[in-house]
Amino acid sequence: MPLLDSRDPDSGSIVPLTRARMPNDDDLPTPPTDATEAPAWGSRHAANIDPDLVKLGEFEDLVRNPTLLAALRASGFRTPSPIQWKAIPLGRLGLDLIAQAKSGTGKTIVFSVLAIELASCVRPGLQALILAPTREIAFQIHGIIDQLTRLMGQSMCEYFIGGTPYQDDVRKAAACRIAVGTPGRVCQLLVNGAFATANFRMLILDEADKLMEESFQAAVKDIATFLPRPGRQTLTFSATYDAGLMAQVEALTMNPHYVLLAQTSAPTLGRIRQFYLHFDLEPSTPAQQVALHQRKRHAVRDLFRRLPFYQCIVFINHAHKGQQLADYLTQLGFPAVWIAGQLPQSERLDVLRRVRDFEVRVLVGSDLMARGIDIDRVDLVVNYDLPIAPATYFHRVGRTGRFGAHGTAVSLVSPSELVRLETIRQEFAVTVQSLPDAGNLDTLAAPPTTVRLREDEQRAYAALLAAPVAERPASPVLEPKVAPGGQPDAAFTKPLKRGQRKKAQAAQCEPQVQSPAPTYAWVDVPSDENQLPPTATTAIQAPTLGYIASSAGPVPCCPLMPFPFAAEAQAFRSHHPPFPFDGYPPVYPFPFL
Ligand SMILES: Nc1ncnc2c1ncn2[C@@H]1O[C@H](COP(=O)(O)OP(=O)(O)OP(=O)(O)O)[C@@H](O)[C@H]1O
Repeated sequence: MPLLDSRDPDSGSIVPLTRARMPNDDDLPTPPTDATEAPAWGSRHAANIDPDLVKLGEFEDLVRNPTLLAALRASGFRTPSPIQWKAIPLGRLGLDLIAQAKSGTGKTIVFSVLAIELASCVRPGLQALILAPTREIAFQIHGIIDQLTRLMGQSMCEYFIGGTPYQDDVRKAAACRIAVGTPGRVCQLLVNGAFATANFRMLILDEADKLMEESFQAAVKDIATFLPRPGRQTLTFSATYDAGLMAQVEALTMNPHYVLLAQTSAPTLGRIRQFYLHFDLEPSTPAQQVALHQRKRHAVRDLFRRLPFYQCIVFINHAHKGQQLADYLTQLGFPAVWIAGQLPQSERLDVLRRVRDFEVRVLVGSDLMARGIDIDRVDLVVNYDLPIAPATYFHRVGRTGRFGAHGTAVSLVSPSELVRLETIRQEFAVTVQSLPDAGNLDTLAAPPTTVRLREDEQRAYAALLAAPVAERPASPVLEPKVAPGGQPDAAFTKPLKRGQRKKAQAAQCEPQVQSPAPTYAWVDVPSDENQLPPTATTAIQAPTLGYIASSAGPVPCCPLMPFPFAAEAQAFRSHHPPFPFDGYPPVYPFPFL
């Protein structure tokens, strides 16, 4: 790959960049020797000094395997970050580890290096398993390990995620030494004996606190049971560890060693300027929901027009608004795509590819994107809705400010959301300021040295800015109508019948205004079925927010959210009639949680 440079926006001089995708970084400045002042020289953002990324040593002092070292260098990793410097030697000693460091500081390389070192030894069968809570994170981790091991001349890593053909995974499982996957598919493969585990050594939990939440816990515990001690080392990683869930994490480990680089349970996000924009409107009725939705999306429009950014992730709590918002922004000249669990897996991965390839500027997403996803050009995060869990706030905001960069986060809040934000502010002592009035937002933009585009990225960015709006593909934007008196159109305040809904759609109205409380669905999937029938998926998505339970084992390969509460679900199912759905399999509403 050729050396990739970019121009400093201020001076116009060439700024050398190093990233995993930018292998040749020979003309980087000489690193300073004073560890307290040294920036992370391996970063794309070398001009910024992040106190959390001080230089403590070199990869040469940390990694002894020469081919791995060469692969790291060729991938642009020159200087280990503090979590890498501290956790890799401890992990190599065979200790169980509970590691915490703030978002974007390189935890993935810690366990990638440890797994690769282990699996490079000549032993057959599965040796390291990495679990991640979303398919996208698993896919991303696989990409990193695969790149490193291919550069070492021996491909040894495979990924195992739901929404892909099961039989293909069985074939892949037989030969791989490092497996990365989501709990459901991995559990299914383990139960069915697809992996050879006689030489198994290392279980890694990325986003460990998320994996210990109810929806994954049973599957993760089952997996741990299938990979018994002694001889198993367990390593857990996250930016946050909820006190309640920490006990669950600890239970999976044995005499763990703690590497906690963030002082509080929530990591500092010092390089991300955080703001909120308050709307004095509580969405208690459908009419208010519509009015607030309309005001919020106009606020996003205004924000985008006033605040320079390269790429942005907009987090939205209600999936049904996501596609509309993406279409709306695209039509305004901010090419946007939407991603959520409901989309077929191939589409989800394609959406991420388009964002990474700079084909779009805005990713509108659910909390599927809140953790682990690394897109280093994202310099703006918008919380269209505030997340419910404080930890999710930190993970969402941590999608910007990656590896020493600056970033900006803006939360759009109703009065009740403001109260929740206030709790986060006080509990975790973070600074979240009211967004200044119109006119001076330019000064909020990240400093120009913060994210530097390579030449190909600059070209892509310029093309995006220059593309005429009309040429961008977008489905018709559904505009909520508001009567002259400020009241939403009656169509939005009453549930519409089928025919009316079609009419409303034809008239470019927004037919669905209710944000239904999350309901859950139980779906019977025969245990030999790998894929949820598409008819069932469609049926479930309409009346619920798309959550699914299945009897096909802890986390079946359904394309939506896994739901492994087998015992409760069985009990519930025996007392409730199926959801009205004429087809197979039967679907049951699942109202608790
Ligand atoms: N030593 C290094 N030198 C240069 N860049 C690095 C180094 N380590 C990691 N990076 C880059 O930093 C970015 C963030 O890394 P990574 O995704 O591992 O962070 P993380 O700590 O796992 O974050 P999160 O908690 O959000 O998952 C990636 O783009 C990665 O390529």
